Amino acid sequence: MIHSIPERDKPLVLIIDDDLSMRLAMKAAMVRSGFEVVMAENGRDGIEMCTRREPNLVLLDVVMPEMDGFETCLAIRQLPSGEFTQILMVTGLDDVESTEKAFEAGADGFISKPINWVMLGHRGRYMLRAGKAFQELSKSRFRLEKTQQMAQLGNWEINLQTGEFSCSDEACRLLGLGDNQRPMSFEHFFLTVSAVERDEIKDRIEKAILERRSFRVPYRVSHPDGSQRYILNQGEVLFDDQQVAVIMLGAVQDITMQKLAEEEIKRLAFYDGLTGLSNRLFFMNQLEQEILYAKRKSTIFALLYLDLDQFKRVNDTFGHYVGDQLLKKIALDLQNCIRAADIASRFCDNDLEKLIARLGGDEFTIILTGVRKVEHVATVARRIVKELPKPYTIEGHEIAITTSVGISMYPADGKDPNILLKHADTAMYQAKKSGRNNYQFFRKELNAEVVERFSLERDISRALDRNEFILYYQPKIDLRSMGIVGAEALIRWNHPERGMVSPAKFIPIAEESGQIVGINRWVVKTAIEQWQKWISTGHVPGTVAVNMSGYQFAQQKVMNTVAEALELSGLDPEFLEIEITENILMQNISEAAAVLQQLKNMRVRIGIDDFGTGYSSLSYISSFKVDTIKIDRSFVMGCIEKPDNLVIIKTIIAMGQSLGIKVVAEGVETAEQLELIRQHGADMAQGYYFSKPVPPEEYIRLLDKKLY
Ligand SMILES: Nc1nc2c(ncn2[C@@H]2O[C@@H]3COP(=O)(O)O[C@H]4[C@@H](O)[C@H](n5cnc6c(=O)[nH]c(N)nc65)O[C@@H]4COP(=O)(O)O[C@H]3[C@H]2O)c(=O)[nH]1
Repeated sequence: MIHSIPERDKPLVLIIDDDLSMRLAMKAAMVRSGFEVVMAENGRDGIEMCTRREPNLVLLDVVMPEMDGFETCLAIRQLPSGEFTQILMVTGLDDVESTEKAFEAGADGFISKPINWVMLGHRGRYMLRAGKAFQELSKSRFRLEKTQQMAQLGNWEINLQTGEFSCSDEACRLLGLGDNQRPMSFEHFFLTVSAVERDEIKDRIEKAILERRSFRVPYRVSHPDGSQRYILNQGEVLFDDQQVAVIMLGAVQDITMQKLAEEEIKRLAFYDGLTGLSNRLFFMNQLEQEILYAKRKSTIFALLYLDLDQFKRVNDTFGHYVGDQLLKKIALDLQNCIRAADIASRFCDNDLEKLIARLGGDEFTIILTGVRKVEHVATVARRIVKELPKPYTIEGHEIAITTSVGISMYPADGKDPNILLKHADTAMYQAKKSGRNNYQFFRKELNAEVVERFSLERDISRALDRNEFILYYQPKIDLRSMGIVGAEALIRWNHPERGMVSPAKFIPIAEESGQIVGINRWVVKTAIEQWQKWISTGHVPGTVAVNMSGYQFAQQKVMNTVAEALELSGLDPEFLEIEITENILMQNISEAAAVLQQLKNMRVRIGIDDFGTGYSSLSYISSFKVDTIKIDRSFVMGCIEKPDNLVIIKTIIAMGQSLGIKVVAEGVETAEQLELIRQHGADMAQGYYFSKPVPPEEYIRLLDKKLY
């Protein structure tokens, strides 16, 4: 609050001087100039008089006993009315030091004795005019600060020539800058900007300042009490007469209320009041965005259309209130269902983003993005159909409800939001027609595909218990001795109805469904037991290489499996080689490095499969201390016809030699291929030319015959 000095017809002057004659002379001069006069003979009385009478002007002698003029001046300035009282110091001293001292004590003016009595009154009047202007200025600054506080507005400025920066208290408060964080430079302004936005915001504003152009940037800041506020920071350049940018003036404004109101409006316009899910309007908008994105990135996505089966009966039987509560619970379960499917679906690593909407009544839609295979969509649909029908208890009624789901895929089933929606709706009616509580793709052939996949997935889970897997071994030949030095273990599935199923078909399914963990455990255990059995019966089977899938590798589960099997069998770990593909290694570098190191510590050998198909460098791979690399069979099989392949083979072999890593050529089918890779110095070979993968008894026969 500003304390102002009363306006008077006759301004009041207080004369403080210990010399009576001086007091009287000054009084006479001031009365002549139209002032009303009061007097005090020392500093203490003068301060007391000031407090009581609030004079407009004080004539203050410097040299006085007890309390001198400087001390008195300081004390007057501390009074509530003292800020605007004009103080003129009168002294016999005419030296620079006391002039400075007077100004430091807060005096407004200074005159020396002998006094020009005619001028004294004029001087007093000038000072009152200046004082009045100062008082007005202070009042208007105070009012400005108050209104800025009310409007939650702060200001700042930068001198563009010197870089000097200043800002108002309100600006600091709005930005959540505490007392000890008062910005000394513009840089400090960004201290409290939310971490995610900080760099971008800072770049944008600093760029505008550098380029001398106006800006208007909203962002979020964190206050010391933990709350978040929305701030609008804007700046404008001021130019001088020569059009040189001199100052950038800025304002920060708290727009939190405005933002919250906007969000509320958006919520009301775009979200369903009952369930909190997106409404039709927002959904259609989102669908359009998704189409644009998928088109740009050449990705696919799915649209699921859900309709609760016989929901009308719930409404008719139990009333609309119960119906509404059921819809709310289902909306919640749908979200959980998709989230869980998402997490369970390792194939999509949580990037199966979703958008769930309620179109109206009992109809829901879901957009599934990040889809790589149609089966992933079926997994989600299956989960919904399986998990939603649990009984819900509402108002004491137990209600079980099922749902039918129709699915359309972008772009195969439509490239326009309405068509996609129509086709998903059509598919949903198909699902209803075929007995409800199931899902259908718009294209019939997709239904067949997913049925096939899920039936395989179901069968894989039984295959281990039913002993349907067999391990075959494909010999690995040393190209110097031409003898068998080991084998690669390759799984075979003897399906009761389908016959032999290729691992190329079922391993990817097992990987996606997580069943690969059990399968690999079986493979490692079986191979190790087999090897230990052969060794203990006097055979020399060489090393056995076992394939490890990426999923298992990333989970580090491979370690337990290997350690357990080695310990149980007592096999020397050096007989075992773990093969991982180059791509798996490069996708999970940090996890892979840790697992490979642990395997090395156990003295297990490490092989890199399919080498040459990825983008890694051999010298990088060698840092993982691998023992062998296998040139991918696509290069070996085409090495005669395609000179490029030969160049790759030669390079891999040469690098392998220089790094002390053994190189295996895989997929050797002909004598020419063998000759070529031998010429170029490969250490080992594997392929149909020597032998296909064979059952254990056949492998031991080949081994004992020393065929090659
Ligand atoms: N055309 C041709 N092919 C040859 C020749 N020599 C070997 N092959 C085949 O090439 C594949 C080599 O295995 P891979 O690259 O590890 O590729 C394997 C591997 O990724 C995976 N797999 C097989 N068994 C297992 C296993 O026990 N565990 C895991 N995780 N994956 C396995 O399935 C893939 C396919 O296995 P398979 O069908 O047994 O196919 C085997 C093998 O039969 C040749 O001269 N010409």
